[in-house]
Amino acid sequence: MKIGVPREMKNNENRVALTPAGVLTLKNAGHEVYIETEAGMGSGFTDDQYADAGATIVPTASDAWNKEMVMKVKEPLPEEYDYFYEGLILFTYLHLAAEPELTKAMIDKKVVGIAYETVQLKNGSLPLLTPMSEVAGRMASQIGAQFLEKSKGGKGILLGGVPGVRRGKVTVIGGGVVGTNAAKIAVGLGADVTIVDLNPERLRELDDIFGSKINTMMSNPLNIAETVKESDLLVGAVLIPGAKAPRLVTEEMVQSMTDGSVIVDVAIDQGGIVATSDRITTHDNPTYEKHGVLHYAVANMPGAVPRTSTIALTNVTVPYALQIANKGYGQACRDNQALRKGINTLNGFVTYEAVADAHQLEHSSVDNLLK
Ligand SMILES: NC(=O)C1=CN([C@@H]2O[C@H](COP(=O)(O)OP(=O)(O)OC[C@H]3O[C@@H](n4cnc5c(N)ncnc54)[C@H](O)[C@@H]3O)[C@@H](O)[C@H]2O)C=CC1
Ligand SMILES: CC(=O)C(=O)O
Repeated sequence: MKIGVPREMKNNENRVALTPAGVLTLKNAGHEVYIETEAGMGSGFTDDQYADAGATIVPTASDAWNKEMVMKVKEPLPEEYDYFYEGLILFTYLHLAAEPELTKAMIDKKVVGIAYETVQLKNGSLPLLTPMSEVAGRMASQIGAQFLEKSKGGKGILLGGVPGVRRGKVTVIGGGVVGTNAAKIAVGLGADVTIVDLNPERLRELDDIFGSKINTMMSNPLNIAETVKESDLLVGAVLIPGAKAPRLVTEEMVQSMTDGSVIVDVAIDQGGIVATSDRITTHDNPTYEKHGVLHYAVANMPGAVPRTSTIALTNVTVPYALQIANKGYGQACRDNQALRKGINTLNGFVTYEAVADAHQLEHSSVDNLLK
């Protein structure tokens, strides 16, 4: 199969969909890989390293996009929609529930959209989302701590406090991969950490992992209102796979926070869990203020640490890309149910129910279309 890797276009998105090691793996299996020139530079991989691994370096984005399968990191931007064509296999993060225009473009052009974030194993875990959630979760507390500094617009609190001065309060809503990693760093900084989740089993596991270093809390509107009000830093880390994020933190709850508090809504890529997370921000201009509270809503947080993130991402995506390239997407998805769950659009239909629901579009089952 011919596989193209364009350079990422999102603001400060320095990740790339393949490393030279990934190229070699695909090349050794008999596939041809085309890398847009300088696509790997932001992650520290040169054109020469890709060429040595067997890739063909192509001069323009369109030379990478006109291949049978395109591998990317982030969802295509509107200026990339013109590259779509019927039958193109697009393997990348898509976040379609939060992207009505992209969904429409992929349906209109009959793109085979396989979303990293909805590939799902039998146990419910999301193997192609997990490493980036680990990165974003760890970054969330680090970033929150930074923006709590006075010069950055925060209230001037050191999360760990010092002897004689109380510690900062961190609330993490959603105790999955992002939430656990955010909590690890916040606990490491010495903060007073509360994790809120809807799943009692998960709360038990978190209690086992962290012991008395954190507080756990069942997710309901009263508990959320109470803990948000007291928080210096709030991290949004809820996910319902494929669906738009539920708005669990209301505008009134944000108003109840003290001035200079910080919200890092990591779930912004699925629309965000905070009512006042009404826009996506960029690494260039990452925060805005509403009701005296700083909001950080960057949808590609791992793009800021591209070397770590590219290697972590491609460690997990390449084995799936290899299956698609070796067998074609149809057979690969018939053989691998986890990969089948990644198909969000096919033959001009939305095939992921939560995405169809988010846009009130007709949903067609992958099984009907994958004959
Ligand atoms: N902004 C960015 O750059 C990045 C964003 N993300 C996003 O972060 C979000 C979280 O991802 P993961 O941690 O990997 O998901 P996960 O599936 O590991 O965890 C989600 C957690 O939310 C909990 N949850 C569900 N409904 C809830 C409710 N009503 N109240 C409280 N908890 C609830 C679940 O029980 C689960 O523990 C996703 O939207 C993901 O796409 C991930 C990586 C980077
Ligand atoms: C998961 C995601 O959206 C990211 O890594 O950018």
